[in-house]
Amino acid sequence: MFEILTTEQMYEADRKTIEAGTTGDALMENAGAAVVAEIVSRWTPSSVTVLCGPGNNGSDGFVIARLLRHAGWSVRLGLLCDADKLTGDAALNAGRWDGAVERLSPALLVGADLIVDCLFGAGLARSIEGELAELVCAVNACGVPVIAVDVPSGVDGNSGEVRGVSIKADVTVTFCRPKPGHHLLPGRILCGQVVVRDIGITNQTIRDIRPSLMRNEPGIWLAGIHWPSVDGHKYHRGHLLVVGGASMTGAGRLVARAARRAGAGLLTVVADPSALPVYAVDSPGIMTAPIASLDDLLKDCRHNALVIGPGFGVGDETCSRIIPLLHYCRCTVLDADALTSFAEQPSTLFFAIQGPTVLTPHEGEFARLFPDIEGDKLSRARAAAKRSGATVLIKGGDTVIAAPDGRAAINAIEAPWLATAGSGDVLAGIIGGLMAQGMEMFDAACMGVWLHARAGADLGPGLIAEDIPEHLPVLLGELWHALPK
Ligand SMILES: NC(=O)C1=CN([C@@H]2O[C@H](COP(=O)(O)OP(=O)(O)OC[C@H]3O[C@@H](n4cnc5c(N)ncnc54)[C@H](O)[C@@H]3O)[C@@H](O)[C@H]2O)[C@@H](O)CC1
Ligand SMILES: [K+]
Repeated sequence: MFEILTTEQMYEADRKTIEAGTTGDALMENAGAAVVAEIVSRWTPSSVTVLCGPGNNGSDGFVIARLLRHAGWSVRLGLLCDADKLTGDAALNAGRWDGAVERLSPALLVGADLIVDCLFGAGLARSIEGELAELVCAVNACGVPVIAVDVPSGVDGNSGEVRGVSIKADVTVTFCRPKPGHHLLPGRILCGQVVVRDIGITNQTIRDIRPSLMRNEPGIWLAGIHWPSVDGHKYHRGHLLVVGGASMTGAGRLVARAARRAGAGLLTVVADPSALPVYAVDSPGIMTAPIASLDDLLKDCRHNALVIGPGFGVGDETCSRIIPLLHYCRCTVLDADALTSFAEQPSTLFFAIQGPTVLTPHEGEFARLFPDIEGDKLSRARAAAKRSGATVLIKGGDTVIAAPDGRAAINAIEAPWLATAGSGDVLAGIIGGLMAQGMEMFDAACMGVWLHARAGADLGPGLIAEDIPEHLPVLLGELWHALPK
């Protein structure tokens, strides 16, 4: 159950379920009941205000109001439009509500102990403006807990972006599967705690829709890990080349440490001869080679993977160094300076990418490399992957990974502690180490992001980049021991 559904796919799932015999009314009753179950598990009966919009999100609100009243709550309900303008299931559920239907206004908030936000869900079609925007701001300012139905009103379910203004919820109950907006910023923050509830849509229905977006959990890449075999040796675990900087050696050293902890069998740091002693002294387990030998090293197919960029320096020289390397089609991670260097000639880079390649930009690097690609993070990552032919991973609190074939994943682990110098170098190293062992590029990028995020979440305050590789044995051990033996 790692799938994330777009709002269009959710409508499709509803439609298929209704076609298979469940009524829309039943789905809505299940949705309302699921929200009520969540409410009664968290709050004792008191005064609740339900804010309803004109569509089916508002219809959920009528169900919730009715069920809460039956459960002994004192319920006030406000509706955005006239009740006689409602149609379909919304009209049906409004007819079943025997309480007053008030006009939406901030007066509805007075005396409320809980607010249920059923203004807009998947059908949010434009910005929230005018008096409605004022009401949303009043809800956010009143200090009363808010539970949002499906998404906080104002959050775009597909992008996580705010259209005008948005409710800030404490809890969001959504149905069947999460939507991108529950994971992408700022939606993720505005949702508060996200609870996903079943409303009677089968797993087979979801499989039939073939969602290509996943939450980045081990289940999506676990089977793709190349664990060492009992009769294996280090050459079976790949030989990674890390191209290190001549003066900024810290970045390359972090890459190397992380890649080895991720399991790369052998690792050679290739750098300017003047810097090689620094790399060699740092880690007795690595090999070093002068940068002039890089081309010859890549001619030997045992050197199957390459990380280049961290600490390497920005400029045309970096571009001319990288392009010939890409012709060897080794598993490649391009990060940091390797991305920025191509700001003036991105198509030269994309043309040269032919082997399995992962690009790991943060937002600034992404904007330099793909200046014309706009929109939400997920759409941008997908467009960039398609254009470059590489797996593109846009870093941040809501890291998105997209493959050229359309697969995509969003990181769901909160780890703000990762915002520290060198953390990105470690991520590039982990991914390089996994690819060196033969892991497919999208899986390696996803697993790298997961290991990195879990390390950040586990280690917490005080984390520095050097800590992350040292935590990998714990996480890899967890994955290894969870395998069926
Ligand atoms: N069978 C179903 O379709 C089910 C639907 N469910 C609920 O239905 C929701 C989707 O319902 P709808 O498709 O009716 O969409 P919504 O109820 O989210 O909103 C659609 C309505 O809002 C209006 N609107 C959109 N943006 C506006 C804005 N900025 N200002 C003012 N008016 C605006 C539209 O004109 C339309 O009348 C889901 O989020 C979920 O809560 C659930 O009950 C599960 C079953
Ligand atoms: K809502």
